[in-house]
Amino acid sequence: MPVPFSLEQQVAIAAVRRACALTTTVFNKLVAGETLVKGDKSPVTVADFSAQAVINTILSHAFPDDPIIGEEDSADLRAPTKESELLRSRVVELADEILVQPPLFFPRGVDEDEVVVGGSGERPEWGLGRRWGAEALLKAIDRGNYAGGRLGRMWTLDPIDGTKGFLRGGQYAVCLALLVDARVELGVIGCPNLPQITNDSGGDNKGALFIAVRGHGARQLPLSPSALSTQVRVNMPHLALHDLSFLESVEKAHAALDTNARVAARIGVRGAPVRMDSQAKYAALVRGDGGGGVYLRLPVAGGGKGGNGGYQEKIWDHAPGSLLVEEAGGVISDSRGRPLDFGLGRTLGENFGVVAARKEVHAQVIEAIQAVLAETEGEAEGEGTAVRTVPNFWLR
Ligand SMILES: Nc1ncnc2c1ncn2[C@@H]1O[C@H](COP(=O)(O)OS(=O)(=O)O)[C@@H](OP(=O)(O)O)[C@H]1O
Ligand SMILES: [Mg+2]
Ligand SMILES: [Mg+2]
Ligand SMILES: [Mg+2]
Repeated sequence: MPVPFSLEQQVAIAAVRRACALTTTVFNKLVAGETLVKGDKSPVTVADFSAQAVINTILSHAFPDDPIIGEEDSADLRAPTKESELLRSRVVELADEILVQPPLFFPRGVDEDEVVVGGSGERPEWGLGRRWGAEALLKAIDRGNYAGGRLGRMWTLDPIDGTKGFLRGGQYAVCLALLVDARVELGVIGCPNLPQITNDSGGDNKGALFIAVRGHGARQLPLSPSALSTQVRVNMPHLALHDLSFLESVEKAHAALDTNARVAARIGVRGAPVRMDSQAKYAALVRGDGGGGVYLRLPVAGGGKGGNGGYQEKIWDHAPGSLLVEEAGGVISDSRGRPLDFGLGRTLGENFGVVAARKEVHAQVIEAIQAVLAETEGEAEGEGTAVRTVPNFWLR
């Protein structure tokens, strides 16, 4: 059966693979001064900028009419300062080193059922095999400035999801998705530090690529391109509740980890939580790594130090991961059980938190979240304190 978006798959796989080659090289050579702190206090490195330049260059040559919603922009690279100039020339050097490599050609990609799928063949007309220089690459980064919306084709790009994880040598992911009329149709996630084999310690096995196409399942293949790479279908395993572990953020400021623990206790989950940066969590979830059967991300209460009350999830942080979950047999929603809405612009707007799991478990988690939040509200009121630990809007 022909798989839809076959060309898009091929382009997205090539783009993510090249970006991952870049980030891996940068990690081994990152020096002081190559990381900035953005306005929202989060880090960004030369690898984030140059990976966005590489992917956007490829996308805008392969699909010139498609807008892109990318996390980064070039403002910090254009400032008239010495630091900015140094950063800019490093970004240009890194991106051009990857783009100049000649296109790889593999005749076809097949999965274990011999279905012809988007393989790893590349074409020169995707902007490959040549250097582009500063102006073109900064422009390519800024092609990611699209505002998003309900209608039409558009790509979401997180050139490094989990920059903090990347910096500490932990998990991170290069994440690309194609949306059509606000529905994710294709998702590709490159995880350079994730072992290809579940629960393997890594070593030579590190580097996995995940692809999901709506209606056509989820697959994994090695991150390194090779003519022999076979795609393996990924299906979320059925795990008993007490065998599950929650998959959650490493950063306390990104998710209410204490509330997660109460939800876990309420439904009888005994396993210790597995903490991992980035959408590598979705990859671990669909493979059942470490017993992880639930992805749980609840907003942290309050807007003060360490709190993220009012934070709106970005669509590039969940678009490919959400399709991966659905195509591997799982369910994904916000913490109230509502579908994630990718049509509101660059953020998920009024969605609060994210929950992903197999259907039966998902329903139990949503129920437990509401019960725990109601309990917490009650406790806060009982203490007569003016400061609530949970914002009211969760309970609406
Ligand atoms: N305040 C706040 N609340 C919630 N989420 C936030 C917040 N700030 C940032 N982010 C986004 O979190 C992305 C990192 O994903 P995770 O939280 O899954 O990983 S981590 O363990 O926190 O690193 C991270 O993605 P990257 O910026 O691509 O690393 C952010 O988009
Ligand atoms: Mg970031
Ligand atoms: Mg991110
Ligand atoms: Mg990022």
